[in-house]
Amino acid sequence: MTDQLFTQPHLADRHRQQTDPVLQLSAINVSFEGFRALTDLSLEIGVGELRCVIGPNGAGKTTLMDVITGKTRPNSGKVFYDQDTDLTRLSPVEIARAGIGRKFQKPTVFEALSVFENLEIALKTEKSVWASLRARLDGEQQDRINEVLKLLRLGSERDRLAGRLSHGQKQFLEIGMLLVQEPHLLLLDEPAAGMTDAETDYTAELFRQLAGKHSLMVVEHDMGFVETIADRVTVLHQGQVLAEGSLREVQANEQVIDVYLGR
Ligand SMILES: Nc1ncnc2c1ncn2[C@@H]1O[C@H](COP(=O)(O)OP(=O)(O)OP(=O)(O)O)[C@@H](O)[C@H]1O
Repeated sequence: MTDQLFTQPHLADRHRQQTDPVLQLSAINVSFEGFRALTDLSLEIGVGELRCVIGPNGAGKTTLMDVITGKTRPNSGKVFYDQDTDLTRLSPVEIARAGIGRKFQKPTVFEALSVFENLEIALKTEKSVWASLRARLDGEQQDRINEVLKLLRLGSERDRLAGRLSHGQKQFLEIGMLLVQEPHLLLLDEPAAGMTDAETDYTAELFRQLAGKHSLMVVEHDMGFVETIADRVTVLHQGQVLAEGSLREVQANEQVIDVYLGR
């Protein structure tokens, strides 16, 4: 059942190829008071692709995610989602509703609520926290939450206060809060940071399962983790795409070795 809801392609995607873009950024420029955070950045992510974005501190990875989610407006350039939705014209809330979910590095769960309640609130985004908890879930919504609990190995924690979870479990819960909304594109900022080795391994397995149904863009510094998950890797440096390809290809790139990986 879990397989059907969260890991099988959307019906709408059945005629699409991985080469069809779910996200297209072209010639993006972002300046902060004269400082160029992104310069002529172009990037395409395919339907169902799992893309890793790596690069040194200050390379522009967070700014890139901010542009996609509408938090930062580019000074110039185009951002198209699902081929014809111009994200630069939408608010962050409209972008989230259009199916783009973002997970920040630090987990932001409601610590005083149970695991189940956190997922319930995430599912009923149009209501306030308390209205969400009062509104009854329909059968389909209950199934969705139960499947997410199973997928994220949080089934036995469903009634536990989120504040009592381990750091890794909070990370999983936050991923679950995105998944109940059935996003098309997931943006994940250093999802494995602070996780145990076993949790990191499961995160890798989970992402490989989710790719195909969802498109994923993962910003990550842990090269071991990147190696286990990535289809393609984009290397950012000083707000530009320095290299793109398989991990093996970018690891062999002389410029990437110079600015990021080291010799
Ligand atoms: N609001 C802002 N005002 C001024 N400068 C900013 C702002 N946001 C980001 N920057 C600058 O833009 C550059 C790119 O920052 P960004 O956070 O996107 O990099 P990053 O690749 O995510 O780095 P890290 O790996 O450290 O998170 C940095 O030099 C940063 O100082």
